[in-house]
Amino acid sequence: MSIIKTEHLTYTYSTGTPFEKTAIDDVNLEIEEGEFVGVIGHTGSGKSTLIQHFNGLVKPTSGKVMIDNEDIWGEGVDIRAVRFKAGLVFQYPEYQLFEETVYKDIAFGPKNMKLDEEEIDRRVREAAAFVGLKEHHLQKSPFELSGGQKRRVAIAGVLAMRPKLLILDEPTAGLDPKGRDRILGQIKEYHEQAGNTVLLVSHSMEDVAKYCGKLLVMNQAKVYMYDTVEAVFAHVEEIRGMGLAVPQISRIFIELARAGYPVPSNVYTVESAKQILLETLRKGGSAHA
Ligand SMILES: Nc1ncnc2c1ncn2[C@@H]1O[C@H](COP(=O)(O)OP(=O)(O)OP(=O)(O)O)[C@@H](O)[C@H]1O
Repeated sequence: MSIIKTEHLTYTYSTGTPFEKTAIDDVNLEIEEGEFVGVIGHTGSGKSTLIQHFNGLVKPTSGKVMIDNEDIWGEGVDIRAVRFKAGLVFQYPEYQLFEETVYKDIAFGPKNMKLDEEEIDRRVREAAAFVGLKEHHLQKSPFELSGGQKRRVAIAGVLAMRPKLLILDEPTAGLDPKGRDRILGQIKEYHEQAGNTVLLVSHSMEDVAKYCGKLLVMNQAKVYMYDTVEAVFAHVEEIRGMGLAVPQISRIFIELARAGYPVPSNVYTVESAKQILLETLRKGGSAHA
């Protein structure tokens, strides 16, 4: 069953000048429930504009957006209910944090869902613990926290609504590799635990290769490709032509496989490359023994 479907989706920013910018151009897309999708593309290709359509933050200039088989701009649809179902974590957590305490910030969504106090409290504590925030963080001002912690609060605020569709716009920008892995690991866990759909906009090909099952490639306001990581990376030259780089480790294995060496072409991380090389060497060793 599809969780996201678009039909001829087009969005044009009117810039207040005679020049208009078509950021999304006639996009027809279908994403199945339960996928973990990486959204990639060069700067300005339309990634943020596209995903902002999926929780109704942006209204199409023309075309349709269906979430969970419902035309979200159809007559009688409550767009707030769509936003509870499709939670969006903004690129800059500051845009999402405005309450005086971390607790209140995380509680904001569940409160709007009109849940009772007990349920709100349960969800706040659960979401905070899930992203690794400690009890003592809850009464702090979100603005006293570090960049990584602010991101955790922003993510917890969305998770507390338990969205079927979790959309994250570069949630790890500016974090060190350890911080990035921690946050992405938690997102992966949310996806696996609940079987929810996750859309992750990222500039890091390493991250999307490591965490996502499918990739949606945006290029000049259009969806250029939507397929498995392996199928997308097989177009290594085209990808490079779009200013995106297939991770080096994957390129080495793709080229070796193409040259006829008995290695898999779907190797995305240094750890798995290491495992494969060790296994190959071990086998080679025993063959000579
Ligand atoms: N508020 C706006 N007004 C006018 N044009 C805009 C606005 N926001 C984005 N654009 C333009 O729309 C196009 C798509 O922008 P968008 O931010 O969706 O791309 P992106 O792929 O997310 O880029 P990035 O990787 O830099 O975040 C770009 O050309 C951008 O300049």
